[in-house]
Amino acid sequence: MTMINTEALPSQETISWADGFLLVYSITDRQSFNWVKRVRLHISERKGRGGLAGATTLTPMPPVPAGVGGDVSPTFGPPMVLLGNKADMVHLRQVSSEEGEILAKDLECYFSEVAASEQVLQVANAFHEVFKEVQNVRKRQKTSLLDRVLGNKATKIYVRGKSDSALPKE
Ligand SMILES: Nc1nc2c(ncn2[C@@H]2O[C@H](COP(=O)(O)OP(=O)(O)OP(=O)(O)O)[C@@H](O)[C@H]2O)c(=O)[nH]1
Repeated sequence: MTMINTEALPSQETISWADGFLLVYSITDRQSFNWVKRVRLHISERKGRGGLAGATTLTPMPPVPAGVGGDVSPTFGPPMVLLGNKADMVHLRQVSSEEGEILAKDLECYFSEVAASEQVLQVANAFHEVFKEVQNVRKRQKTSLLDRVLGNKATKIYVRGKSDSALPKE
């Protein structure tokens, strides 16, 4: 695990190495939320489709067309989880829960607000969500690789087997 706690964007090396990303901002600090949005774009533009393949081979995303808000389809992006920290400090809140939810929807990722200083389990759960998402991507990649190698034969065999069993046994 690498922790990046700086204003600098993550390096190409870090992005290539990482299987997934836990993006954390503070609900009391709008700049940190803006930074997370910048980092997310930075990662999506550099981590190729399927995300995990980029662990060793990096496939750059196509350039972002102008005028579409600079977003890259999250469906093909690397696994991400969004976390709003310092949820106990609502009196100093600068980023609403809705804004976090909207960004998470855009990223198609898990989102939660936590108070890291007192909610250890919730923080652990966020890491678990990253892990689950990484596993999901790996499964999807394995399936698509099998499809490519077998040319969808696996599916055909399954369908035939199903209709066979539906035939009367005489
Ligand atoms: N109340 C509260 N304080 C927190 C929480 N998480 C971290 N802190 C406190 O925020 C301060 C900064 O935490 P650090 O771990 O140094 O994090 P940082 O990224 O340097 O954060 P900032 O200094 O806030 O930019 C410390 O005093 C922490 O105890 C939280 O969920 N709630």
